[in-house]
Amino acid sequence: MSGVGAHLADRWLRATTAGGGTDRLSVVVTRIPVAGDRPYDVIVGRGLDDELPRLIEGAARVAVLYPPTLRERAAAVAEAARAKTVLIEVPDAERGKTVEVAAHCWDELGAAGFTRTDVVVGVGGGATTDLAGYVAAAWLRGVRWVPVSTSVAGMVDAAVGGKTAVNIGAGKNLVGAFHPPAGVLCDLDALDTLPAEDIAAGLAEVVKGGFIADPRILELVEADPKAALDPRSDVLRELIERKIQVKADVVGVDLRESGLREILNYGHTLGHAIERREKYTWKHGHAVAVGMIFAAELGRLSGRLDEDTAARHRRILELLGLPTSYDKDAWTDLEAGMRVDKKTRAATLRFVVLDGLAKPGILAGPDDDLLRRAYAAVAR
Ligand SMILES: NC(=O)c1ccc[n+]([C@@H]2O[C@H](COP(=O)([O-])OP(=O)(O)OC[C@H]3O[C@@H](n4cnc5c(N)ncnc54)[C@H](O)[C@@H]3O)[C@@H](O)[C@H]2O)c1
Ligand SMILES: O=C(O)C(=O)C[C@@H](O)[C@H](O)[C@H](O)COP(=O)(O)O
Ligand SMILES: [Zn+2]
Repeated sequence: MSGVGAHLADRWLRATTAGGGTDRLSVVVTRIPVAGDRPYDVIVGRGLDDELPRLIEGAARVAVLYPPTLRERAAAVAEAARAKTVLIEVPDAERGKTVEVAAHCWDELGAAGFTRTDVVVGVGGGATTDLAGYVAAAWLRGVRWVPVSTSVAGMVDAAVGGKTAVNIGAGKNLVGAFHPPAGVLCDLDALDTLPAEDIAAGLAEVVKGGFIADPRILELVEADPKAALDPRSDVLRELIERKIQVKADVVGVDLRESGLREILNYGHTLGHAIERREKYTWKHGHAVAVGMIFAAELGRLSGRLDEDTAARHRRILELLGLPTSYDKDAWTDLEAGMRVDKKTRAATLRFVVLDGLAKPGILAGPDDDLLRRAYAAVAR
């Protein structure tokens, strides 16, 4: 499973030296192609609303799903669409990622007479775009959709790759579909209003990309964590683009997670179990941060990952102010939660671990003692 992202080191260098310097970066638009049956671009830049009409071409109607925090932004997107729009406000964050909210959206599409040429647009963070994508995937068995991503986690991960889903009591993202978007808009201006805690949470997914595929990400965070957290910095932009490239490289060859795509689940087996136990009130990135420390420990204790790389996980996540521990009494619940992970096969739990930096692999069926010892590293 190694080698993903090997060409990444030079891509950013080429892009940034083409015109030179920070001023150029504030106006430049980067297009990161995602391969597949229906290829599309992830577009990163500032002031991107003019890109929308091309992505929704041919649509008579556009439904714009958004949470209350992004009401104004959604109105601007609706205006930019230059089509008949249906604005659908949905509950914020994970509260919007439910079957009931999706059903409400389908009722609204029905009332508006949405047809197969119409388009669903999700304006918001990963929770809202996951919901919007699923609403689009199921409506008339699949209509076009466009995520207008407004959070770091959304831009670098959720909006890219076509995994759409809602949560149910039994587990995170258990109901969903693979339904790639027509294109992805990552307007960096949106990050100006994103709470600092959500910037950090999104960086957990960026750090994940560093450990599984692009170590330059880790160097950038270590060199200047303050800049990594600054929504106006070139460092954050570079981190975002690098992580999008990691994701594009993977989902472009394995949309349906038949193999390689599993590496993007690094830290998620325990992470999702924590989210389930917390009834989806924990930030996804926080849960994934704890989950990555656990996964690093699994790698180390099973003799696959060296001590330094394992320790580097905690150091980097702490630099970003991310959580690195969880309830010491939670193990029984978490073990049960991990059994519904989508990587599980029959009774065999499977984890993404590292065989070294940027060398992800699978650990299948670790024994209970190993799991408990790895959990001891995060238990508090
Ligand atoms: N589909 C995938 O491949 C994939 C990948 C990664 C994460 N996810 C999912 O994405 C979600 C996590 O993403 P997230 O952290 O963006 O969650 P989120 O959508 O809940 O957003 C976090 C918070 O930030 C607010 N917000 C978002 N953009 C804002 C902005 N520009 N200004 C002010 N507030 C803003 C939201 O209203 C919310 O309160 C989880 O549900 C996770 O499962 C999916
Ligand atoms: O895109 C993927 O594949 C991922 O695993 C990315 C994860 O960051 C993301 O949280 C995803 O939603 C998890 O998918 P799931 O299939 O484990 O629910
Ligand atoms: Zn994730």
